[in-house]
Amino acid sequence: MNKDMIHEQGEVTDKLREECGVFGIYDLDGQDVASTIYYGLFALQHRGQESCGIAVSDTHGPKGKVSSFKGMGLANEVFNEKTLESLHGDIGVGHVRYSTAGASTRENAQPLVLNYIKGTLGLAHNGNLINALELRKELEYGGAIFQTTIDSEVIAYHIARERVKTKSVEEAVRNAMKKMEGAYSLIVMSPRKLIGARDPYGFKPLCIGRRDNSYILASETCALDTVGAEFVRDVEPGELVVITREGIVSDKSMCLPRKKHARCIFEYIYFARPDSHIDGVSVYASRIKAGRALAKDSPVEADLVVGVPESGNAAALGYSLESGIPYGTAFVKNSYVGRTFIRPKQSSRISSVRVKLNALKEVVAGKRIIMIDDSIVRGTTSGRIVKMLRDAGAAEVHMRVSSPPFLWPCYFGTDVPAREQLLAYNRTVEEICEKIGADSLGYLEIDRLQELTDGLEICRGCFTGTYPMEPPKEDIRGDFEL
Ligand SMILES: O=P(O)(O)OC[C@H]1O[C@H](OP(=O)(O)OP(=O)(O)O)[C@H](O)[C@@H]1O
Ligand SMILES: NC(=O)CC[C@H](N)C(=O)O
Ligand SMILES: [Mg+2]
Repeated sequence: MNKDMIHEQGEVTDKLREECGVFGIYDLDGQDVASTIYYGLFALQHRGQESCGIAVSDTHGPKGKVSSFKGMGLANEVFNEKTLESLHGDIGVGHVRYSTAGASTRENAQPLVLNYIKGTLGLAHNGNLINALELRKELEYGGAIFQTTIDSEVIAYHIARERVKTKSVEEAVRNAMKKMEGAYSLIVMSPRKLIGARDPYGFKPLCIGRRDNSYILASETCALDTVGAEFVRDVEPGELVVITREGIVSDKSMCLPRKKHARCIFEYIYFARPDSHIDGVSVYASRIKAGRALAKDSPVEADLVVGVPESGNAAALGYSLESGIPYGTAFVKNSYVGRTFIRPKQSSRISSVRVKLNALKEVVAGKRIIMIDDSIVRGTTSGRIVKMLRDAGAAEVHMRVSSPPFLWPCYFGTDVPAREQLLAYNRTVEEICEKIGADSLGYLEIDRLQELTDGLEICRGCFTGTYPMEPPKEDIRGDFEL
Protein backbone atom coordinates (compact mmCIF):
# COMPACT_ATOMS: atom_id res chain seq x y z
CA MET A 1 0.00 0.00 0.00
CA ASN A 2 1.18 3.50 -0.75
CA LYS A 3 2.13 5.14 2.53
CA ASP A 4 0.14 8.24 1.64
CA MET A 5 -2.99 6.18 2.06
CA ILE A 6 -2.25 5.20 5.60
CA HIS A 7 -1.45 8.69 6.82
CA GLU A 8 -4.36 10.43 8.42
CA GLN A 9 -5.27 13.54 6.53
CA GLY A 10 -4.04 16.66 8.20
CA GLU A 11 -2.15 14.77 10.89
CA VAL A 12 1.60 14.87 11.12
CA THR A 13 3.17 11.76 9.70
CA ASP A 14 5.89 10.05 11.60
CA LYS A 15 9.16 9.72 9.68
CA LEU A 16 8.19 10.51 6.16
CA ARG A 17 11.22 9.92 4.10
CA GLU A 18 13.50 7.20 5.20
CA GLU A 19 15.87 4.91 3.43
CA CYS A 20 17.07 1.43 4.07
CA GLY A 21 20.23 0.47 5.86
CA VAL A 22 22.48 -2.49 5.05
CA PHE A 23 25.25 -4.08 7.12
CA GLY A 24 27.41 -7.11 6.35
CA ILE A 25 30.40 -8.73 8.02
CA TYR A 26 32.81 -11.61 7.45
CA ASP A 27 34.86 -12.65 10.47
CA LEU A 28 37.91 -14.42 9.14
CA ASP A 29 38.66 -15.80 12.62
CA GLY A 30 35.39 -17.72 12.43
CA GLN A 31 33.57 -15.98 15.30
CA ASP A 32 29.78 -15.56 15.27
CA VAL A 33 28.76 -12.23 13.76
CA ALA A 34 25.04 -11.90 14.55
CA SER A 35 25.48 -9.62 17.56
CA THR A 36 27.81 -7.28 15.63
CA ILE A 37 25.21 -7.09 12.85
CA TYR A 38 22.57 -6.28 15.44
CA TYR A 39 24.57 -3.31 16.74
CA GLY A 40 25.30 -2.25 13.17
CA LEU A 41 21.57 -2.21 12.43
CA PHE A 42 20.96 -0.35 15.67
CA ALA A 43 23.30 2.40 14.41
CA LEU A 44 21.48 2.46 11.06
CA GLN A 45 17.99 2.46 12.57
CA HIS A 46 17.31 6.05 11.42
CA ARG A 47 17.37 4.71 7.82
CA GLY A 48 14.35 2.46 8.25
CA GLN A 49 12.01 1.47 11.04
CA GLU A 50 9.42 -0.75 9.40
CA SER A 51 11.16 -4.10 9.57
CA CYS A 52 14.61 -5.58 9.97
CA GLY A 53 16.44 -8.87 9.72
CA ILE A 54 19.71 -10.76 9.95
CA ALA A 55 20.93 -13.76 7.93
CA VAL A 56 24.17 -15.59 8.77
CA SER A 57 26.08 -18.44 7.22
CA ASP A 58 28.61 -20.75 8.83
CA THR A 59 31.49 -20.96 6.38
CA HIS A 60 32.81 -24.05 8.21
CA GLY A 61 29.49 -25.83 8.21
CA PRO A 62 27.65 -27.60 5.38
CA LYS A 63 27.60 -25.36 2.32
CA GLY A 64 24.49 -23.28 2.18
CA LYS A 65 23.40 -23.58 5.79
CA VAL A 66 21.98 -20.16 6.47
CA SER A 67 20.12 -19.13 9.61
CA SER A 68 17.99 -16.03 9.51
CA PHE A 69 15.50 -14.08 11.55
CA LYS A 70 13.40 -11.09 10.58
CA GLY A 71 10.34 -9.24 11.73
CA MET A 72 8.36 -6.04 11.75
CA GLY A 73 9.65 -3.22 13.91
CA LEU A 74 12.86 -1.77 15.28
CA ALA A 75 15.99 -3.87 15.80
CA ASN A 76 15.49 -3.93 19.57
CA GLU A 77 11.86 -5.01 19.15
CA VAL A 78 12.64 -7.81 16.70
CA PHE A 79 15.78 -9.28 18.28
CA ASN A 80 16.61 -10.43 21.76
CA GLU A 81 19.59 -12.29 23.21
CA LYS A 82 17.99 -15.65 22.56
CA THR A 83 17.32 -15.01 18.87
CA LEU A 84 20.80 -13.55 18.36
CA GLU A 85 22.42 -16.53 20.08
CA SER A 86 20.54 -18.91 17.82
CA LEU A 87 22.09 -17.32 14.73
CA HIS A 88 25.40 -19.13 14.23
CA GLY A 89 27.68 -18.03 11.46
CA ASP A 90 30.89 -16.12 10.77
CA ILE A 91 29.53 -14.35 7.70
CA GLY A 92 26.29 -12.41 7.65
CA VAL A 93 24.12 -9.62 6.42
CA GLY A 94 21.49 -7.38 8.00
CA HIS A 95 18.91 -4.87 6.86
CA VAL A 96 16.63 -2.17 8.26
CA ARG A 97 13.77 -1.36 5.90
CA TYR A 98 11.67 1.56 4.88
CA SER A 99 9.66 0.22 1.96
CA THR A 100 9.83 1.95 -1.41
CA ALA A 101 8.61 -0.91 -3.62
CA GLY A 102 6.28 -3.51 -2.16
CA ALA A 103 4.22 -3.30 1.00
CA SER A 104 5.54 -3.04 4.50
CA THR A 105 5.01 -6.65 5.52
CA ARG A 106 7.06 -9.38 7.14
CA GLU A 107 7.35 -11.30 3.84
CA ASN A 108 8.91 -8.24 2.26
CA ALA A 109 11.38 -7.72 5.11
CA GLN A 110 15.04 -8.18 4.24
CA PRO A 111 17.59 -9.75 4.02
CA LEU A 112 16.05 -12.03 1.44
CA VAL A 113 17.21 -15.61 1.71
CA LEU A 114 16.94 -17.82 -1.36
CA ASN A 115 17.93 -21.38 -2.07
CA TYR A 116 19.44 -21.80 -5.48
CA ILE A 117 21.71 -24.06 -7.49
CA LYS A 118 24.83 -23.14 -5.51
CA GLY A 119 23.37 -23.23 -2.02
CA THR A 120 21.85 -20.24 -0.29
CA LEU A 121 21.96 -16.59 -1.17
CA GLY A 122 21.31 -13.72 1.24
CA LEU A 123 20.63 -10.24 -0.08
CA ALA A 124 20.16 -6.80 1.44
CA HIS A 125 19.27 -3.85 -0.77
CA ASN A 126 19.08 -0.12 -0.29
CA GLY A 127 17.59 1.81 -3.19
CA ASN A 128 14.95 1.44 -5.81
CA LEU A 129 15.09 -0.11 -9.26
CA ILE A 130 13.16 1.76 -11.90
CA ASN A 131 12.89 -1.22 -14.25
CA ALA A 132 11.95 -3.83 -11.63
CA LEU A 133 8.45 -4.26 -12.97
CA GLU A 134 9.70 -5.04 -16.48
CA LEU A 135 12.38 -7.39 -15.19
CA ARG A 136 9.88 -9.14 -12.99
CA LYS A 137 7.33 -9.60 -15.76
CA GLU A 138 10.02 -11.04 -17.99
CA LEU A 139 10.95 -13.57 -15.31
CA GLU A 140 7.36 -14.46 -14.49
CA TYR A 141 6.53 -15.12 -18.11
CA GLY A 142 9.51 -17.46 -18.02
CA GLY A 143 7.94 -19.39 -15.16
CA ALA A 144 9.51 -17.70 -12.13
CA ILE A 145 7.57 -17.64 -8.88
CA PHE A 146 8.17 -14.79 -6.46
CA GLN A 147 7.68 -14.92 -2.73
CA THR A 148 7.64 -11.18 -2.11
CA THR A 149 6.47 -8.08 -3.91
CA ILE A 150 9.71 -6.09 -3.66
CA ASP A 151 12.13 -5.02 -6.33
CA SER A 152 14.98 -6.54 -4.32
CA GLU A 153 13.75 -10.07 -5.03
CA VAL A 154 14.06 -9.34 -8.74
CA ILE A 155 17.75 -8.61 -8.11
CA ALA A 156 18.19 -11.82 -6.13
CA TYR A 157 16.43 -13.84 -8.80
CA HIS A 158 18.62 -12.38 -11.54
CA ILE A 159 21.76 -13.18 -9.60
CA ALA A 160 20.56 -16.77 -9.12
CA ARG A 161 19.77 -17.11 -12.81
CA GLU A 162 23.10 -15.70 -13.89
CA ARG A 163 24.92 -17.98 -11.45
CA VAL A 164 24.01 -21.00 -13.53
CA LYS A 165 26.09 -19.55 -16.37
CA THR A 166 29.01 -18.01 -14.50
CA LYS A 167 32.12 -19.32 -12.76
CA SER A 168 31.68 -17.24 -9.63
CA VAL A 169 28.90 -15.54 -7.70
CA GLU A 170 30.57 -12.15 -8.20
CA GLU A 171 30.32 -12.58 -11.97
CA ALA A 172 26.65 -13.39 -11.53
CA VAL A 173 26.17 -10.21 -9.46
CA ARG A 174 27.98 -8.18 -12.11
CA ASN A 175 25.82 -9.62 -14.90
CA ALA A 176 22.68 -8.93 -12.92
CA MET A 177 23.88 -5.35 -12.31
CA LYS A 178 24.06 -4.82 -16.05
CA LYS A 179 20.30 -5.41 -16.25
CA MET A 180 19.36 -3.25 -13.30
CA GLU A 181 18.42 0.39 -13.74
CA GLY A 182 18.09 2.72 -10.80
CA ALA A 183 19.52 2.90 -7.34
CA TYR A 184 21.08 0.05 -5.44
CA SER A 185 23.64 -0.47 -2.76
CA LEU A 186 23.76 -4.21 -2.22
CA ILE A 187 25.24 -6.74 0.12
CA VAL A 188 25.10 -10.28 -1.19
CA MET A 189 26.06 -13.25 0.94
CA SER A 190 26.85 -16.55 -0.68
CA PRO A 191 27.82 -19.47 1.56
CA ARG A 192 31.51 -18.46 1.62
CA LYS A 193 31.63 -14.92 0.27
CA LEU A 194 30.36 -11.49 1.07
CA ILE A 195 29.91 -9.11 -1.84
CA GLY A 196 29.27 -5.37 -1.78
CA ALA A 197 28.06 -3.55 -4.89
CA ARG A 198 26.97 -0.03 -5.68
CA ASP A 199 25.11 1.19 -8.76
CA PRO A 200 27.16 3.10 -11.33
CA TYR A 201 25.55 6.43 -10.40
CA GLY A 202 26.39 5.99 -6.73
CA PHE A 203 22.94 7.07 -5.58
CA LYS A 204 23.16 5.33 -2.23
CA PRO A 205 26.15 5.08 0.08
CA LEU A 206 28.14 1.96 0.98
CA CYS A 207 31.43 1.81 2.83
CA ILE A 208 34.03 -0.73 3.90
CA GLY A 209 35.37 -1.13 7.43
CA ARG A 210 37.71 -3.41 9.27
CA ARG A 211 37.82 -4.66 12.84
CA ASP A 212 40.70 -7.00 13.67
CA ASN A 213 40.24 -9.91 11.29
CA SER A 214 36.75 -8.94 10.18
CA TYR A 215 35.69 -7.04 7.07
CA ILE A 216 32.53 -5.00 7.21
CA LEU A 217 30.22 -3.40 4.65
CA ALA A 218 27.79 -0.74 5.84
CA SER A 219 25.49 1.99 4.55
CA GLU A 220 27.08 4.59 6.79
CA THR A 221 30.32 5.07 8.67
CA CYS A 222 28.44 5.70 11.95
CA ALA A 223 27.74 1.94 12.00
CA LEU A 224 31.48 1.22 11.75
CA ASP A 225 32.14 3.51 14.72
CA THR A 226 29.42 1.78 16.72
CA VAL A 227 30.90 -1.69 16.29
CA GLY A 228 34.46 -0.48 16.92
CA ALA A 229 35.63 -0.89 13.33
CA GLU A 230 37.85 1.47 11.40
CA PHE A 231 36.83 3.01 8.13
CA VAL A 232 38.77 1.59 5.17
CA ARG A 233 37.12 3.35 2.20
CA ASP A 234 33.86 3.85 0.34
CA VAL A 235 32.76 1.36 -2.29
CA GLU A 236 33.01 3.33 -5.54
CA PRO A 237 29.96 3.88 -7.75
CA GLY A 238 29.73 0.87 -10.08
CA GLU A 239 32.24 -1.10 -8.00
CA LEU A 240 31.90 -4.63 -6.76
CA VAL A 241 34.04 -5.80 -3.82
CA VAL A 242 34.40 -9.43 -2.79
CA ILE A 243 35.34 -10.59 0.69
CA THR A 244 36.56 -14.17 0.99
CA ARG A 245 38.73 -16.13 3.40
CA GLU A 246 41.72 -14.60 1.61
CA GLY A 247 40.61 -11.02 2.34
CA ILE A 248 39.01 -8.31 0.26
CA VAL A 249 39.38 -7.98 -3.50
CA SER A 250 38.14 -5.41 -5.96
CA ASP A 251 38.74 -6.43 -9.53
CA LYS A 252 38.55 -3.44 -11.89
CA SER A 253 37.39 -5.66 -14.75
CA MET A 254 34.29 -6.55 -12.71
CA CYS A 255 33.19 -2.94 -12.18
CA LEU A 256 30.63 -0.97 -14.15
CA PRO A 257 32.08 2.52 -14.02
CA ARG A 258 30.30 5.63 -15.24
CA LYS A 259 31.73 8.99 -16.04
CA LYS A 260 28.90 10.86 -14.41
CA HIS A 261 27.70 10.11 -10.90
CA ALA A 262 24.48 11.10 -9.16
CA ARG A 263 24.81 10.78 -5.42
CA CYS A 264 21.61 11.45 -3.53
CA ILE A 265 21.90 14.97 -2.08
CA PHE A 266 19.22 14.13 0.46
CA GLU A 267 21.64 11.78 2.21
CA TYR A 268 23.61 14.87 3.19
CA ILE A 269 20.60 17.09 3.87
CA TYR A 270 18.48 14.70 5.89
CA PHE A 271 18.84 10.90 5.70
CA ALA A 272 22.29 10.16 6.99
CA ARG A 273 23.42 10.60 10.55
CA PRO A 274 25.55 13.73 11.00
CA ASP A 275 28.41 11.65 12.41
CA SER A 276 28.72 9.75 9.11
CA HIS A 277 31.01 10.52 6.19
CA ILE A 278 29.79 9.67 2.69
CA ASP A 279 32.25 9.55 -0.20
CA GLY A 280 34.76 11.55 1.77
CA VAL A 281 32.34 14.29 2.77
CA SER A 282 31.25 14.79 6.36
CA VAL A 283 27.47 14.93 6.63
CA TYR A 284 27.77 17.28 9.60
CA ALA A 285 30.10 19.63 7.70
CA SER A 286 27.75 19.72 4.70
CA ARG A 287 24.83 20.69 6.98
CA ILE A 288 26.90 23.43 8.62
CA LYS A 289 27.73 24.69 5.12
CA ALA A 290 24.05 24.65 4.14
CA GLY A 291 23.26 26.75 7.22
CA ARG A 292 26.06 29.21 6.44
CA ALA A 293 24.89 29.57 2.82
CA LEU A 294 21.33 30.14 4.00
CA ALA A 295 22.51 32.92 6.32
CA LYS A 296 24.26 34.62 3.40
CA ASP A 297 21.34 34.29 0.98
CA SER A 298 18.47 34.82 3.34
CA PRO A 299 19.51 37.08 6.23
CA VAL A 300 17.06 38.48 8.76
CA GLU A 301 17.44 40.48 11.96
CA ALA A 302 16.70 38.35 15.00
CA ASP A 303 17.80 37.47 18.54
CA LEU A 304 18.20 33.70 18.37
CA VAL A 305 18.75 30.90 15.85
CA VAL A 306 17.19 27.53 16.71
CA GLY A 307 17.11 24.18 14.92
CA VAL A 308 14.17 21.80 14.58
CA PRO A 309 15.37 18.54 16.13
CA GLU A 310 16.92 16.31 14.96
CA SER A 311 18.13 17.00 11.49
CA GLY A 312 17.67 20.81 11.51
CA ASN A 313 20.18 21.35 14.32
CA ALA A 314 23.49 21.35 12.43
CA ALA A 315 22.22 23.77 9.76
CA ALA A 316 20.98 26.06 12.53
CA LEU A 317 24.46 26.11 14.03
CA GLY A 318 25.87 26.99 10.59
CA TYR A 319 23.37 29.84 10.23
CA SER A 320 24.32 31.15 13.66
CA LEU A 321 28.08 30.95 12.96
CA GLU A 322 27.70 32.86 9.70
CA SER A 323 25.24 35.49 10.92
CA GLY A 324 26.72 36.00 14.38
CA ILE A 325 23.22 35.60 15.89
CA PRO A 326 23.39 33.36 19.00
CA TYR A 327 22.42 29.69 18.68
CA GLY A 328 19.96 28.31 21.18
CA THR A 329 17.81 25.30 22.00
CA ALA A 330 14.13 26.05 21.65
CA PHE A 331 12.74 22.53 21.54
CA VAL A 332 12.95 19.49 23.72
CA LYS A 333 12.37 16.27 21.83
CA ASN A 334 10.91 13.19 23.46
CA SER A 335 13.46 10.52 22.58
CA TYR A 336 11.04 7.67 23.11
CA VAL A 337 8.83 8.37 20.11
CA GLY A 338 9.55 5.26 18.10
CA ARG A 339 7.86 3.44 15.31
CA THR A 340 5.19 2.14 17.61
CA PHE A 341 4.04 5.70 18.26
CA ILE A 342 0.25 5.79 18.07
CA ARG A 343 -0.90 8.88 16.21
CA PRO A 344 -3.60 10.79 18.06
CA LYS A 345 -7.01 10.89 16.35
CA GLN A 346 -7.82 14.09 14.49
CA SER A 347 -10.64 14.81 16.88
CA SER A 348 -8.42 14.53 19.95
CA ARG A 349 -6.81 17.58 21.53
CA ILE A 350 -3.46 15.81 21.59
CA SER A 351 -1.20 16.86 18.71
CA SER A 352 1.44 14.49 17.30
CA VAL A 353 3.92 17.32 17.02
CA ARG A 354 3.44 18.27 20.66
CA VAL A 355 3.92 14.68 21.70
CA LYS A 356 7.27 14.74 19.93
CA LEU A 357 8.40 18.29 20.61
CA ASN A 358 7.84 20.92 23.25
CA ALA A 359 9.03 24.54 23.27
CA LEU A 360 11.27 25.92 26.01
CA LYS A 361 9.29 29.00 27.01
CA GLU A 362 12.12 30.57 28.99
CA VAL A 363 14.33 30.54 25.91
CA VAL A 364 11.90 31.85 23.31
CA ALA A 365 9.62 34.26 25.19
CA GLY A 366 9.86 37.80 23.86
CA LYS A 367 12.54 36.88 21.27
CA ARG A 368 12.72 37.20 17.51
CA ILE A 369 13.48 33.62 16.49
CA ILE A 370 15.02 32.18 13.31
CA MET A 371 13.86 28.58 13.12
CA ILE A 372 15.86 26.28 10.83
CA ASP A 373 14.68 22.94 9.46
CA ASP A 374 16.32 20.80 6.80
CA SER A 375 13.22 20.45 4.64
CA ILE A 376 9.52 21.07 4.31
CA VAL A 377 7.58 18.22 2.76
CA ARG A 378 3.88 18.44 3.58
CA GLY A 379 4.44 21.33 5.94
CA THR A 380 2.67 19.73 8.86
CA THR A 381 5.71 19.93 11.13
CA SER A 382 6.57 23.53 10.23
CA GLY A 383 3.04 24.91 10.61
CA ARG A 384 2.62 23.43 14.03
CA ILE A 385 5.98 24.36 15.44
CA VAL A 386 5.73 27.95 14.24
CA LYS A 387 2.54 28.09 16.28
CA MET A 388 4.25 26.33 19.17
CA LEU A 389 6.92 29.05 19.27
CA ARG A 390 4.30 31.78 19.13
CA ASP A 391 2.32 30.12 21.93
CA ALA A 392 5.56 30.04 23.95
CA GLY A 393 5.78 33.83 23.58
CA ALA A 394 8.14 34.33 20.60
CA ALA A 395 7.90 37.90 19.28
CA GLU A 396 8.66 36.89 15.67
CA VAL A 397 9.23 33.53 13.94
CA HIS A 398 11.33 33.49 10.77
CA MET A 399 11.61 30.11 9.11
CA ARG A 400 14.68 29.16 7.06
CA VAL A 401 15.02 25.83 5.26
CA SER A 402 18.44 24.32 4.52
CA SER A 403 17.31 22.77 1.21
CA PRO A 404 15.41 24.14 -1.80
CA PRO A 405 11.64 23.65 -2.14
CA PHE A 406 10.73 19.97 -2.47
CA LEU A 407 8.82 19.79 -5.76
CA TRP A 408 9.28 16.50 -7.58
CA PRO A 409 8.95 12.78 -6.90
CA CYS A 410 11.99 10.61 -6.31
CA TYR A 411 12.28 7.30 -8.17
CA PHE A 412 15.52 6.22 -6.56
CA GLY A 413 14.65 5.24 -3.04
CA THR A 414 13.02 8.19 -1.31
CA ASP A 415 9.36 7.84 -0.54
CA VAL A 416 8.07 11.30 -1.47
CA PRO A 417 4.33 11.93 -1.31
CA ALA A 418 2.37 12.75 -4.46
CA ARG A 419 3.14 16.22 -5.87
CA GLU A 420 -0.21 17.62 -4.81
CA GLN A 421 0.71 16.88 -1.19
CA LEU A 422 4.01 18.73 -1.33
CA LEU A 423 3.52 22.11 0.30
CA ALA A 424 5.76 23.88 -2.22
CA TYR A 425 3.90 22.50 -5.23
CA ASN A 426 2.09 25.29 -7.11
CA ARG A 427 2.80 27.83 -4.37
CA THR A 428 5.07 30.84 -4.17
CA VAL A 429 7.42 31.27 -1.20
CA GLU A 430 5.07 33.98 0.11
CA GLU A 431 2.10 31.61 -0.09
CA ILE A 432 4.02 28.87 1.71
CA CYS A 433 5.05 31.37 4.38
CA GLU A 434 1.43 32.31 4.90
CA LYS A 435 0.40 28.65 5.11
CA ILE A 436 2.87 27.89 7.89
CA GLY A 437 2.13 31.18 9.62
CA ALA A 438 5.73 32.46 9.79
CA ASP A 439 6.82 36.12 9.64
CA SER A 440 9.23 35.31 6.82
CA LEU A 441 10.48 32.26 4.95
CA GLY A 442 13.68 31.53 3.03
CA TYR A 443 14.99 28.41 1.28
CA LEU A 444 18.49 27.36 0.28
CA GLU A 445 19.26 28.44 -3.29
CA ILE A 446 19.40 25.52 -5.71
CA ASP A 447 22.89 26.50 -6.92
CA ARG A 448 24.22 26.12 -3.39
CA LEU A 449 23.62 22.36 -3.35
CA GLN A 450 26.81 21.59 -5.20
CA GLU A 451 28.85 23.33 -2.48
CA LEU A 452 27.51 20.97 0.17
CA THR A 453 29.39 17.97 -1.22
CA ASP A 454 32.70 19.62 -2.13
CA GLY A 455 31.95 19.23 -5.84
CA LEU A 456 30.86 15.55 -5.84
CA GLU A 457 28.30 14.99 -8.59
CA ILE A 458 24.82 14.80 -7.12
CA CYS A 459 21.24 13.95 -8.01
CA ARG A 460 18.93 16.88 -7.22
CA GLY A 461 15.89 15.55 -9.06
CA CYS A 462 13.51 16.13 -6.13
CA PHE A 463 14.20 19.87 -6.40
CA THR A 464 14.54 20.29 -10.17
CA GLY A 465 12.57 17.47 -11.82
CA THR A 466 15.66 16.70 -13.90
CA TYR A 467 16.88 13.18 -13.23
CA PRO A 468 20.15 11.46 -14.12
CA MET A 469 18.21 8.88 -16.12
CA GLU A 470 14.81 8.78 -17.78
CA PRO A 471 12.22 8.41 -14.98
CA PRO A 472 9.68 5.57 -15.25
CA LYS A 473 6.28 6.35 -16.72
CA GLU A 474 4.29 4.18 -14.36
CA ASP A 475 3.95 4.18 -10.58
CA ILE A 476 6.74 2.05 -9.17
CA ARG A 477 6.06 2.60 -5.50
CA GLY A 478 3.28 0.17 -4.68
CA ASP A 479 3.06 -3.61 -4.73
CA PHE A 480 3.53 -5.27 -8.07
CA GLU A 481 0.18 -6.06 -9.56
CA LEU A 482 0.59 -8.47 -12.40
O1 LIG B 1 6.92 19.16 6.18
P1 LIG B 1 6.69 17.86 6.87
O2 LIG B 1 5.81 16.98 6.04
O3 LIG B 1 6.17 18.02 8.24
O4 LIG B 1 8.09 17.09 6.95
C1 LIG B 1 9.31 17.72 7.21
C2 LIG B 1 9.90 17.28 8.51
O5 LIG B 1 10.14 15.84 8.48
C3 LIG B 1 11.49 15.58 8.78
O6 LIG B 1 11.69 15.39 10.15
P2 LIG B 1 11.32 14.05 10.95
O7 LIG B 1 10.32 14.38 11.97
O8 LIG B 1 10.96 12.97 9.98
O9 LIG B 1 12.67 13.54 11.62
P3 LIG B 1 13.95 14.19 12.34
O10 LIG B 1 13.66 14.15 13.81
O11 LIG B 1 15.06 13.27 11.96
O12 LIG B 1 14.21 15.58 11.84
C4 LIG B 1 12.22 16.84 8.37
O13 LIG B 1 13.45 16.98 9.09
C5 LIG B 1 11.25 17.94 8.71
O14 LIG B 1 11.38 18.33 10.06
N1 LIG C 1 14.40 2.24 1.13
C1 LIG C 1 14.99 1.27 0.48
O1 LIG C 1 16.18 1.29 0.17
C2 LIG C 1 14.06 0.14 0.05
C3 LIG C 1 14.71 -1.05 -0.63
C4 LIG C 1 13.68 -1.84 -1.45
N2 LIG C 1 13.30 -1.10 -2.64
C5 LIG C 1 12.45 -2.16 -0.61
O2 LIG C 1 11.39 -1.65 -0.85
O3 LIG C 1 12.55 -2.92 0.30
MG1 LIG D 1 12.84 17.05 11.16
